Amino acid sequence: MREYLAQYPVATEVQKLWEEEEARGQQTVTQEEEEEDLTDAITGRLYRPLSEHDTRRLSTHLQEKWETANPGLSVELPVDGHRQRVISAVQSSRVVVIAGETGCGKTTRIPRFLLEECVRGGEGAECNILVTQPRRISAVSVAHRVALEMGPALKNCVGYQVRLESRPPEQSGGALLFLTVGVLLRKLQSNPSLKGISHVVVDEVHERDINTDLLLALLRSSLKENPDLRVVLMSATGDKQRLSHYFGGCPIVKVPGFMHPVRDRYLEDVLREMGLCFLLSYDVAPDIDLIADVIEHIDRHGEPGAVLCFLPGWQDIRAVQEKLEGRRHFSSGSQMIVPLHSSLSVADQQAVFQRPQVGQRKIVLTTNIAETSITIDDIVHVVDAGTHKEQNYDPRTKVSCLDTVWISHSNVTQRKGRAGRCQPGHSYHLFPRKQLESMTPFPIPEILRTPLESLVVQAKIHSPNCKAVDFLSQVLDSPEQKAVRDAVQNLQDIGVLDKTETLTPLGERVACMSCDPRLGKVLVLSAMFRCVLPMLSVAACLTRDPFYNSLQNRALVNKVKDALSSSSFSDYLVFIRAVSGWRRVQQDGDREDRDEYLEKHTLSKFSLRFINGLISQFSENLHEAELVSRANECQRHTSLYNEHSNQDELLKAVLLAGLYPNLIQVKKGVVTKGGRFRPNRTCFRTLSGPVLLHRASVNRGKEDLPSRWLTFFSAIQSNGNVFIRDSSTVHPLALLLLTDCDLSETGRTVLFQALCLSVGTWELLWELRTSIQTMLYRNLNNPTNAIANSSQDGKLISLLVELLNNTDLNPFAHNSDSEVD
Ligand SMILES: Nc1ncnc2c1ncn2[C@@H]1O[C@H](COP(=O)(O)OP(=O)(O)OP(=O)(O)O)[C@@H](O)[C@H]1O
Repeated sequence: MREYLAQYPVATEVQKLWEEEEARGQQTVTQEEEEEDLTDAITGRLYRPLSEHDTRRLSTHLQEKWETANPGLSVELPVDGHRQRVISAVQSSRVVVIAGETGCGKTTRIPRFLLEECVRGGEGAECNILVTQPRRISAVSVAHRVALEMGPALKNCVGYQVRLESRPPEQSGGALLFLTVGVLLRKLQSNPSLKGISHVVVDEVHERDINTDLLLALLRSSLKENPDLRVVLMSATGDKQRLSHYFGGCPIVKVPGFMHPVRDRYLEDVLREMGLCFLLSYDVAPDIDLIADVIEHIDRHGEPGAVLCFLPGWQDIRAVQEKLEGRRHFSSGSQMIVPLHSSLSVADQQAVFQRPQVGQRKIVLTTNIAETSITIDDIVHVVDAGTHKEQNYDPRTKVSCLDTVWISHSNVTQRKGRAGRCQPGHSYHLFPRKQLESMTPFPIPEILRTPLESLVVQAKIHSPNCKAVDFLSQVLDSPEQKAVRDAVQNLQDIGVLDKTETLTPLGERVACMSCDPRLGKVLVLSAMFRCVLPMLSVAACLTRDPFYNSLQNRALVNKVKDALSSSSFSDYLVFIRAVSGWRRVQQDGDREDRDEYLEKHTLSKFSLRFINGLISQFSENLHEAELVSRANECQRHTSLYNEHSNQDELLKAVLLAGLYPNLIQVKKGVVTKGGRFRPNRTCFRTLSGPVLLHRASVNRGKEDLPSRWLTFFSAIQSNGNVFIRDSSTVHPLALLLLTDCDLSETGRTVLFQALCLSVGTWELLWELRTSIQTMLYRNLNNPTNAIANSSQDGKLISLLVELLNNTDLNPFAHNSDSEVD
């Protein structure tokens, strides 16, 4: 931002502020002061080490408590016989890899063994164990299972913490906390060396999600800084030698697994069994009819017991559910169909563990979130479509696509394993046996196939003095240097990093937001421009779609969106209106009103609940970033932070300011494939090239867009085209006043003429732009001053609102094209 402001002579005042700020930053912080601010990773409260006396007292108390309770083990598991080997390895080496085959009991038993050993050995007060899980559902369900096995007297030593929900152990000392990797990464921000933690157990390392890879890199430094810390890496499959090598050749302890026998059937066997003998044709897109047929076949002829069906995504889950519910066989109520997806709230996800009524068969339709760690104890049949969704990023177009792809061999084994956990089972693989040969042994690490901006921001928080390329060269599978440099460049373009790769004041606030950096920037700006609540809704809806989108009701959803959009030409206003309507009916309506609202607007109750949770979480983030005085102020309509929340043009302008340079230029005139020129057809271009609007966007097919510019957040690639999923028209003045778009001489002249500006007006607008930048700069650097300057800032924002509302949105309508990039 500094370089950016330095381009303008009027910005010298801002330069001065920078220098003063830098001078203040020279003051050093003592180590004691730093330690005082550490957070206890178990309880989330301030970290206070116990005195020697208190440590002894607590250890004795815990020892007595465990001795009295003397918890047993509900069932015998293979790992029980290896208990001493595991404990000795962890005692003699600070890092250990446990290669535990599926079902051996590593998740539910090993953390407990480690805790029990310390407590019974009189060292319970110093034993605090964090166990990471790749997903919310496993963190919660495994914590419940372990607490249950430990019995009523000790269950409060176990807790969980996942996004939007936390039930930590009642105290630090003798505690076991199951948490998602993302939550631990956040804890590492406020306690980088994990002071007070004795063990970190990283479960399911083989999944190789981006957060786990980052965590492993950070744990290597925590181990150096905290001599009391031990790390246990648990993996069912994957390359253990590499993992061990990454941690200096640490020991590997192998534990054999146990699975009840599971009978495999591949597509050819399944078809034969069902009496279908047509030619085998199969595809990566799931065959919804076939899947429904197989489930019906199992329900009619299979052994009693629940069915777990793996599908790639939410749309497929909905499609299979609708197909089943539409069949006569499933109309008697003798089946309990339960969808399971990451977008469901923790409470809704727990429904999969419920037992059906006597005589009913449970059918769980899930994505790969049920593939590892969790045990649904009544599953007997697994139906596996053999595919999952995988994000792939094209750095050339800067577009990610969520493709349906074949799973790897290790995924097939994990899925099948869900059937044999508590009793013998059956696995119906809906692909031919020969497909196994072309499957990769393990999934490709996520870090090698996703955009890296969020990861770079995380790297900067944890290791501010290290260049991103150097930091990311230390992860297990380093992404290409060019991909990292591009991500750094993108973050510099949006003002999150400066030229030296340091987080700017804006970047530091964006880093507090638990979402994509661009959405984070939108949220930060929304606090400055006093329109927080609608932007919270947009950020949440861009993280989780509130609409019940399925192939069947696409047209209906589009109709609803058009009605909500009215004449706004904005997918974001559609989100805002859908969520605010839902909140209103939640508050004022009865159950019937709520159901009617959901049905009329084809909205998903589950997704809206999750969105509400995200809104609360982002509100907390804004408070942590010191941008709002209290988190709940964000959701109060009458608060200062929502003073302009009903100003649609301002909302669009703030979105543009946050998402820029995600800008689309709308042009008239298209040359068709046949070479004919169609002067009235609209075409769209971003900085990276031509794009099309996705059919999900309300702006698709609109020939009369009132502005020449649109902003957007997500794009997807399909069949060689780039489709923009969501978009909004923006006011040209917003482009001038709120972005650092390069108005080249021609662009400037055209804007100048088109707006019919006098030289004086142009200068005033330029001054307004500088004043807005100064306000942002001041408030980002010293948020407490924002209160002091409140009325001055208020006038400035009101002026901006007035200009946006009362000037022509399309001054270029009759002018030749101008380039703005
Ligand atoms: N909630 C539960 N209800 C019933 N049995 C359970 C439950 N949780 C675990 N078990 C039993 O304990 C066994 C081991 O579970 P655990 O999750 O500890 O295994 P794991 O080695 O981590 O396996 P994986 O790598 O497949 O996740 C299960 O196969 C099952 O028999």
